Amino acid sequence: MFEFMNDLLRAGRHSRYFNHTRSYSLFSRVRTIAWILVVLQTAWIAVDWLLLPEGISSTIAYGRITASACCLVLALWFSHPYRIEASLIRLLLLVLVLTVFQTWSNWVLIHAGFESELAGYAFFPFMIITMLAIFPLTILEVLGFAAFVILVELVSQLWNGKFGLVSGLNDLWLLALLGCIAGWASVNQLSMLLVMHRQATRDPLTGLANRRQVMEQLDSDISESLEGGQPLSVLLFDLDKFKSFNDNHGHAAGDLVLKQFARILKENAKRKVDLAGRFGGEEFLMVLPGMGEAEASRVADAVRAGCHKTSLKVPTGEQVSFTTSIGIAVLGDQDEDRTRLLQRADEALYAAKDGGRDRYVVAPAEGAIV
Ligand SMILES: Nc1nc2c(ncn2[C@@H]2O[C@H](COP(=O)(O)OP(=O)(O)OP(=O)(O)O)[C@@H](O)[C@H]2O)c(=O)[nH]1
Repeated sequence: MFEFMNDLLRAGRHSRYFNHTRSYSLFSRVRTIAWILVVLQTAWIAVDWLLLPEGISSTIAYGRITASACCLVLALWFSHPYRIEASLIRLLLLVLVLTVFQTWSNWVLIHAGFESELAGYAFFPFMIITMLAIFPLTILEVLGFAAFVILVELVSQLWNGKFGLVSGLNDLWLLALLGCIAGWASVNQLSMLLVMHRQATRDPLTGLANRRQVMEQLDSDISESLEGGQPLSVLLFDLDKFKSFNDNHGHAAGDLVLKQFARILKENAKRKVDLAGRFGGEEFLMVLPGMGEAEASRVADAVRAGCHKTSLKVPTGEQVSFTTSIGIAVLGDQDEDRTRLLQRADEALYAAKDGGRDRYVVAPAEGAIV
């Protein structure tokens, strides 16, 4: 529960796979809003012409066209949809464009002797803060965006002498209230996204990534490693004599071992880029981007040592221990894909089983003669 609350508060602990999902959601919503604003901002020029004298309406029209052009750039920005930093920056730019336009148009109108309550202008800060409701944001992100909008309103009230008046205080109060409601909706979206993401990508017994996620992530890690010329290792684990373990101690004891083994894997998948997953049954996989044979072998040894140190009390009251065999394959040349890499890891795993179990074997490099 505490971990989940922490995940709602800040993004620091979010996995990069979840960041991809959230980033894409932010990215597509910013794009939709940006397109809507391109159309609305441009169309509102006609309303300005009806409501304002010609000199001011044409000045405002230039501002609207500039704001629409900025929104168009945001709508057409297609690069890095899966990078959470890029998506948050796009959202920040959208809020900035709208805030700058609002502050500037208010200034123009007030200097021309108009009240800011003019149709289509007074609602701007409220629209910006309410817009936050459609984005899945952490509590800290919501606070940051809402504080920015309220601060801009505060400064513009001080500037145009509205601060301290009942109407100014009302606006600030309403903004804060809408900020709380929109923020709540926004954090709720994040919470739903987290729950759905976990259900779709985690193995229910062990809490590790499930096979589907491991496969998807392995594909993208392989492409990144090949592009960047970086090594990548996969470790395939299989618990030893697990069938007879189940037969001797019962399925419930077997489940306890699987959970404990998952804990050991998590402890050893130390970096944020490392992925530990359940491949199926009593088979597990670890993906270690950036690691070559020597480092991957050290991780394999650490996992074996973790198993040796573990002694579990099972429902029958017995103390039990377990071991694992490991096949390691290091990504080869440009032609190697996920299937071939996993096949080599599997062959190495079989060699470890044949060699007596409780050991690791590194697959010969792709193309090597054995
Ligand atoms: N308790 C439990 N057992 C499982 C689960 N999934 C698979 N198994 C068991 O894992 C066992 C797999 O055994 P095998 O692959 O035949 O081989 P092994 O006995 O581990 O022998 P080696 O792999 O040769 O060391 C089977 O008995 C499955 O029933 C699970 O979720 N819980």
